[in-house]
Amino acid sequence: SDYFSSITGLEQLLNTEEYLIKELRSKLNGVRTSLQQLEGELSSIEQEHSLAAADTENYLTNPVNVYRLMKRLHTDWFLTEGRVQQIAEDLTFNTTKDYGLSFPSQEDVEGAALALVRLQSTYKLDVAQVAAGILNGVKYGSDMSWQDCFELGQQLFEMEDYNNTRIWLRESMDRLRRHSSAAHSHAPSGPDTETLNKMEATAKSLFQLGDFDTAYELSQRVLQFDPKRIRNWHLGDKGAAPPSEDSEVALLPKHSDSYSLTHEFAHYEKVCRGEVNPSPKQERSLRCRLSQGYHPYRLLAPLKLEEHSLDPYVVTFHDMLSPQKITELREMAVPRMRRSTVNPLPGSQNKKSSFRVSKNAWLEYESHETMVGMLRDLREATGLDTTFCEQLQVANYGVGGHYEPHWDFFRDPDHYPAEEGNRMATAIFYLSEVEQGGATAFPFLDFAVKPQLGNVLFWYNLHRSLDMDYRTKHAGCPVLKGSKWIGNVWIHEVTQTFARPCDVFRDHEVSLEYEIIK
Ligand SMILES: O=C(O)CCC(=O)C(=O)O
Ligand SMILES: [Fe+2]
Repeated sequence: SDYFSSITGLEQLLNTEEYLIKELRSKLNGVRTSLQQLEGELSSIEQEHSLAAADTENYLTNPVNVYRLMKRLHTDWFLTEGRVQQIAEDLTFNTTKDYGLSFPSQEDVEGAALALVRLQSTYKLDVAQVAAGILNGVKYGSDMSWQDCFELGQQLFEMEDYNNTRIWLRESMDRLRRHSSAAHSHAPSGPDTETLNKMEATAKSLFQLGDFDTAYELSQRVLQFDPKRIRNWHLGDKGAAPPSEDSEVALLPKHSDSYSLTHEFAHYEKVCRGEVNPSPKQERSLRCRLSQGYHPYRLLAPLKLEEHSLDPYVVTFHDMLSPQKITELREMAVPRMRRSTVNPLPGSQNKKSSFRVSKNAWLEYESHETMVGMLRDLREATGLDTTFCEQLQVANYGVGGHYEPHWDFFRDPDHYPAEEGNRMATAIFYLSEVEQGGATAFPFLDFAVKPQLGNVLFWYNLHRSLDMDYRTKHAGCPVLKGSKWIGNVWIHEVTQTFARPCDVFRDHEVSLEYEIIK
C-alpha cells in the first residue's frame, strides 16, 4: 500500500501491469491457435452435416457415412467437448493469485483521487482540460474517457466530496454526449447495462442529496440509452426516500478539514499558483550577491547567495550540490523510503495524513562523505554549529504530493531533547527540479521558491531570543507534473550561542499575530 504517495512506489505498479500484459497476451496467443483449429474442425463437420441433411436417404444408405455419423456422435463430439474445456482452462487468468505482484489498495485509489482534486483546486485547473490530459496548457497524457470521469465521480461520491463529484459526473456526461454523437452513424456504443445501473443508482443518490441538476442530467443520459427504464421510475420507489427538508445543506459539505476552508489556506494556494508577490518595497532591499560566508576558504570559493526575506531571514545558496552527488544521495535513500508522517499529539503514534503526502528516509550524515560535506558547507555558509542536527531526511513527493503549511519548530518541548533545543534553522537541499508545481511556499511572506537542482533554501525558524517565529510557516505546494526530491537538514538551537547571539531585547512580538489561523 501507499503507492500513491511517491514516484518510487508507482514504478512497482507499472511493473505489475507489464507482467499482467505479457501474461494475458501469451494466454490469448495460445488460445487463439487452439480456437482456430477448433473452428476448422467445426466447419468440416458442418459441411458433412449439410450434405447429409440435403439428401438424407442417399446419405444414410451409404455404410461409410453411417459409420462416420456413429463415430462422430459416439467419440468425436466428446473429444471436442474436452478441447473446449481445455481452452476455457487455458484462459483462466487470475491477477492476484501469486508471483508476489504489487497492487494498490483502496486507500491508494482514494489517495490518487484526492491528489487529482487537490491539484484541481490548488492550481484552479479546468476539469475539461484535466480530462483532456492538459495541465496548465501543456498536453501530457491521453484523454480520460467518459467512463474514467464517471468512475472518478463515483469515487469522490463515496469519499463524500460532493462538490467535486458533481463536477466530474458532469464532465463524464459531457464526454458521453460527444462520444455518442460522434459515433451515432455506427451502432450506438453507449454504456452497457451494468454501467447504466450504476448511473441510475448514482442519479438516485444525487437526488436524495438535493443535487437535482446533476441527477436530472444523469437520468437524461440513462434514458437516452435505455428508454424502457422509465417504467421503473416512480418517485417514492422502494428504498428511495423523498428528499428531506435539509437536503440543500447536505450538498454543501466538501470533503476537507476546516483548515482548507480558511482565508489563510486560500492565500497559501494563491502563493503556490504564483499569484502573490512581495511588495516592491519589500523587494527593493533584497539582493543576489557573492558571500564569503564564515570560512576563509569561501574567499576563494564564495557562495552565491539570493535573499528572499531579511526578517525573518530566508535565503537560497545556489549550486551547493553536484548532480552526481545528488544521484548518490537519492540512491542511498530509495531502499529506505517510507510514507511520511506528521507530528502526533504527545502520547500518540506518528500519523500518516493527507496533510503530508510524500515518502521519506532518514540517513546518517556520517555514513557517507557527501552528507558530511553537506554539513560542512552549511557551517561555512551560515556560521552555525552542526553538532545537534537530526539525521538527513530525504523526501520524495509524487504527483499530487504536498505538505500543507506548517512550522518546523516544535511547539511542545516534549518533542525535542532538552539538551539539543528546538529546530532553530532549516536547510532544504533540492535534489530535483519539478516540471510544474512543487514550490516551497511561505504564505505569510508572500513568496514561493521553485526547486532548482543543487540549491539550498535556508531559514531561521526561531527569533534570536529563541522564541518561535510564527511568520516562518511554510509548505510544499502540490506537485502538478514531475517528481520532487528534497533533503531536509534541521539544525537545533543549543551550541549556537555565539554563532547567533540574542539581542538586548526579546524580538519575538512581531510574529505573534501569525500564530492564529485566519
Ligand atoms: O517540500 C517542501 O518544499 C517543504 C518541506 C518541508 O517543509 C518539510 O519537510 O518540513
Ligand atoms: Fe517544513
